[in-house]
Amino acid sequence: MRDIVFVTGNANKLKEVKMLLASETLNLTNEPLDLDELQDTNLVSIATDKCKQAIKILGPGKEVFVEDTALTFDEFNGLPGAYIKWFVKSMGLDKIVKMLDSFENKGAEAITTIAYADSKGEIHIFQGITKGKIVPSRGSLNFGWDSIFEPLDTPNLTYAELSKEEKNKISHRAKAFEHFKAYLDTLN
Ligand SMILES: O=c1[nH]c(=O)c2ncn([C@@H]3O[C@H](COP(=O)(O)OP(=O)(O)OP(=O)(O)O)[C@@H](O)[C@H]3O)c2[nH]1
Ligand SMILES: [Mg+2]
Repeated sequence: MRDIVFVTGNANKLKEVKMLLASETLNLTNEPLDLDELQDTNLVSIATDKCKQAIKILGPGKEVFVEDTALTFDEFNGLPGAYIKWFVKSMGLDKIVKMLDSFENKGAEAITTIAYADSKGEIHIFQGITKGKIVPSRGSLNFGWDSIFEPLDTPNLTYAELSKEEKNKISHRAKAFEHFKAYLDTLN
């Protein structure tokens, strides 16, 4: 049995990760620390830095991972990226959709970057990307920007209109966790 700590203060994220990583050989626990996030468009740097902070707080020798999720607009060259959290909090979804009004290309990418520290403190990175487009909000408003992101894999349905199981088949997070799981399997 592998003990592994997921550091996040985001309850929705935790719920998805618990489903994605469910395994009889993993004992997943959560530490709801609110870690600082680097001001950067480099998603690997942000996740790596978050993971290092987590190890510092939790102490060495533990297997720890964090994830950072970004939403990038094709027309904005990597932005809002990791700053999407503050855009959602400050402006709200409708104004975020309006930011793309003058552009024909509504393309966007949802990207999850996982930084996992093994018991020696070595950091490993796993990433998942789902392409889609930004649309006027549809579906439940439970989770961040789910209702304005329509993945290319499910035309006419936003993330928020999919069941958790359906989202977990195609999501940025699911893809990142597939890579992470495959890596953990090689260790067993
Ligand atoms: O609609 C969504 N569908 C998703 O699948 C999703 N994943 C993350 N988010 C939101 O995007 C921002 C990322 O910031 P983020 O990765 O730093 O998260 P966070 O600060 O909430 O938690 P954490 O840093 O403690 O893990 C935060 O506003 C999250 O709520 C999502 N919204
Ligand atoms: Mg965060």
